[in-house]
Amino acid sequence: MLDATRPTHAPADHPALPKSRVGILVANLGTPDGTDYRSMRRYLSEFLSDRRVVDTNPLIWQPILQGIILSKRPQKSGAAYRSIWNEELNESPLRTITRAQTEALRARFEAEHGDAVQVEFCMRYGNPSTKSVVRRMVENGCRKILFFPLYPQYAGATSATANDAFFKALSKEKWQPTARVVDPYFDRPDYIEALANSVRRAHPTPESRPEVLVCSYHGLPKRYLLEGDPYHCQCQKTTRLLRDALGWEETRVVNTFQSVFGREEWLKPYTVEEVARLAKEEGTRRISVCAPAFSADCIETLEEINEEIRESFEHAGGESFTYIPCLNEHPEHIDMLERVIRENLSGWI
Ligand SMILES: C=CC1=C(C)c2cc3[nH]c(cc4nc(cc5[nH]c(cc1n2)c(C)c5CCC(=O)O)C(CCC(=O)O)=C4C)c(C)c3C=C
Ligand SMILES: [Fe+2]
Ligand SMILES: [Fe+2]
Repeated sequence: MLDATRPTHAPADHPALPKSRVGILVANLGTPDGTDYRSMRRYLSEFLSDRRVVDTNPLIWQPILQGIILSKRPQKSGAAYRSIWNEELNESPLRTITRAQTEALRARFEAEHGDAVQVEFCMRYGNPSTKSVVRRMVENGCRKILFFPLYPQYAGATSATANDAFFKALSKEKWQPTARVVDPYFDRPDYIEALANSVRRAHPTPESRPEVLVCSYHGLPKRYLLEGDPYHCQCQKTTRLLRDALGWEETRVVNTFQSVFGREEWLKPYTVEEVARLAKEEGTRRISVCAPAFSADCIETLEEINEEIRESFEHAGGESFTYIPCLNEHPEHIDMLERVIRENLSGWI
């Protein structure tokens, strides 16, 4: 506990109270602790048992998940994670990048506010868990916490479940801090500009531009859209604003969805099919793919896009495939996140 003191009125057994602080807690999806079968199974079981992610009745879903899916998927996903694993830190890139983003934000807030502000990160699934980080922040005197799920577009399966975990963690606290939650930021001009600049960095001259820029978003069952989830519309809007910012013609920037899971229909077009169609049916030879729904590179971008989807395009006759990295810890991204945080801290610091 940081700088805890016992109040002057206190009896001898009164607990010491830490100095009051403002907490900033950024959250991302999650990560297995290792690529072995047991770590992968634990992670996937926690993830796929979340009813915000798979909303099938658990009486039907759990036997399928525990008996069928988790007998094979941990090996398959473990192999995919191994191909992108950060061996030096023994962790997934998502955790490495989320930590780097947090450290960059911490440096900026601490430079101005010292230890009156505490900046931390947590994961919805796996470690560091939301519950453990909230506990530590409260112990350190965070009487106010701003919770920031790092998803530009809202989805029940991401933003809402991260918020649920945060509020659940707060529900365990005797002295619950005051809480605020940050909105999705899919149409913020500074987010769009940061995305546009990432495309410009990859293609600095008109000649180096691709014939088509594919904006590939993580998918979702189509039924979730029909039942009221706004993710689909927010993705379309991000793509439209990015196209406007780049000033490219309409047909040159397309919106697709990746990472289909299970038998149900997901949001379409599927990236893996669309890139093959572009090569085969449209004769497109040069494409670039960016992933605006991911604030950090992860298995879905480094392995699925840059390996599987690349292969699909090349196999169908495509010649040049450029993957444009996520905004990660680029200073322009950190500037944008810092601005979002400052706006949401209004009146707190
Ligand atoms: C089964 C249903 C899934 C839904 C619905 C879903 C939505 C969703 N996910 C992200 C972001 C990420 N997903 C990631 C990994 C991942 N996603 C699913 C399944 C669903 N996601 C699985 C099973 C996995 C694990 C990998 C695998 O086995 O294929 C990740 C990467 C995590 C990492 O450590 O790298 C992210 C990020 C969004 C944005 C979203 C809905 C909008
Ligand atoms: Fe996912
Ligand atoms: Fe829509």
